[in-house]
Amino acid sequence: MTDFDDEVVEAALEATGSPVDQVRIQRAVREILAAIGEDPDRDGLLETPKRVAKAYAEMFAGLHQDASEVLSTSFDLNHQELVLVKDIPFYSTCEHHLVPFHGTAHLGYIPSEEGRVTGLSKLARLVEVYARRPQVQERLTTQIVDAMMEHLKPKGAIVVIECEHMCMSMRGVRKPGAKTVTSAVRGQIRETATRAEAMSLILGR
Ligand SMILES: Nc1nc2c(ncn2[C@@H]2O[C@H](COP(=O)(O)OP(=O)(O)OP(=O)(O)O)[C@@H](O)[C@H]2O)c(=O)[nH]1
Ligand SMILES: [Zn+2]
Repeated sequence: MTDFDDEVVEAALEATGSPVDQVRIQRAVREILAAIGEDPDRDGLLETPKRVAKAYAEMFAGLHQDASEVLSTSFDLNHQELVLVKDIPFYSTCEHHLVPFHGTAHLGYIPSEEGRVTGLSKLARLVEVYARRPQVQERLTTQIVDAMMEHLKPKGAIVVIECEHMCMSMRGVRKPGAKTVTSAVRGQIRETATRAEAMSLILGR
């Protein structure tokens, strides 16, 4: 079975740099294809276990990444007001059904007394670290806000996430378009006026 050829897998590991065990994924995908009544050896499916293994290595890469690496750079801008990056698009995977949920994340924080801020792109990278794992939306939201608090030491932080869950659209209750909104707020942004300002900036489109 050439799909499980060790050299092929080694090459894929090297290419992705991921410790995700692609050999096991390939075996499992072949098994799933057989279980649904497909022929894993038909032409169109021959490469599928390998493709899925490679895709999973990418989709679950966040399991092997650390927020501290992403948020390690900061600069002194002496800015002590709200910084908000909104409409960060992302894809994650529902841990209940292993199908995607996707939407946008909005991340805001009030820098520490010294006014140290991180690069704006780092906030988008932080979303990826936690989105590329088997997830639920609530945990994704709190993991992001808690990582911001731990690594940026801001006066406060807010994360709002809006998603459509494929497990609610393509199967099960079948309600495409239904959106789930979650939020998590820490520190000074919990105060009513600041929270209202952040929320109106996030949701005012
Ligand atoms: N709270 C929360 N629930 C989620 C998330 N993603 C999926 N779910 C829900 O997880 C639940 C799993 O319910 P179960 O009854 O165990 O599984 P199920 O029979 O497949 O449920 P249905 O989707 O209703 O068919 C469903 O209600 C999903 O809508 C998420 O991010 N957060
Ligand atoms: Zn689901």
